[in-house]
Amino acid sequence: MTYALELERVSVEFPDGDGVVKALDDVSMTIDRGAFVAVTGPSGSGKSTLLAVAGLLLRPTSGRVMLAGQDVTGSSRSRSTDLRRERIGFVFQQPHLIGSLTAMEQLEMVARLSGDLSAQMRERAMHLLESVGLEAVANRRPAAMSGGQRQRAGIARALMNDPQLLLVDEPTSALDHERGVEVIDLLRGITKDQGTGTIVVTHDLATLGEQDEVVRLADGRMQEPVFA
Ligand SMILES: Nc1ncnc2c1ncn2[C@@H]1O[C@H](COP(=O)(O)OP(=O)(O)OP(=O)(O)O)[C@@H](O)[C@H]1O
Repeated sequence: MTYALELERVSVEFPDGDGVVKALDDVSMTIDRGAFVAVTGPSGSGKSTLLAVAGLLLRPTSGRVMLAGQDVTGSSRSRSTDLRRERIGFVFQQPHLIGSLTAMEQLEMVARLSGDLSAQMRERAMHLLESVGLEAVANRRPAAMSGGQRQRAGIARALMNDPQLLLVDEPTSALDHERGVEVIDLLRGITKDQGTGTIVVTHDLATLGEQDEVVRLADGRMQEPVFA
């Protein structure tokens, strides 16, 4: 059984004056396919750094990163870009949708960028919009969507490449509590249905469910896992 993601004794150091700051300090974690893990911790505790390492945007100073059982720690920039495009989905705090494109076109754009805007990919886009509850607004541009709908469009877009790993950064920070809970429920459902390994960085513990695994970071170190 391979994990969607394994971090093995990962440390990340940044230069800081004469010394270094350890943004991550000997962090090990495994994310199963179909596992939903929330990562929380105070400002500066290393959450963004963890997502950057998991998303192959930043090489750790030491330790190993394994994606679907494959050691990808030393991957070149272009290999990392390919791996991201093929295997990883990102959902950001703000969905960064393109103002001139409809919800459907935002998803089609992903297929177009991978050189595969086939009828099958168009169907996939529509299916994903349906699965996030956006079929009624598929032809609307972002300006005519609510904040929650825009975040859902961003989530659907992140799933276009059928990722094994879904990395989500503060998805509820721009939403009210109720919409935030809905977005977390949606991400949990997607994780189960699509079998992604999902990491959600969040400050917003109130949007999580009792069953959710929560990893706490403090000063770059992982605290003992607990449940919400
Ligand atoms: N590019 C960088 N250069 C130098 N130091 C950095 C860099 N990126 C992060 N750090 C430092 O590493 C530590 C962890 O930062 P990180 O951004 O991962 O924390 P965070 O938990 O995501 O914080 P926040 O909740 O405020 O986004 C902090 O001390 C930060 O100042």
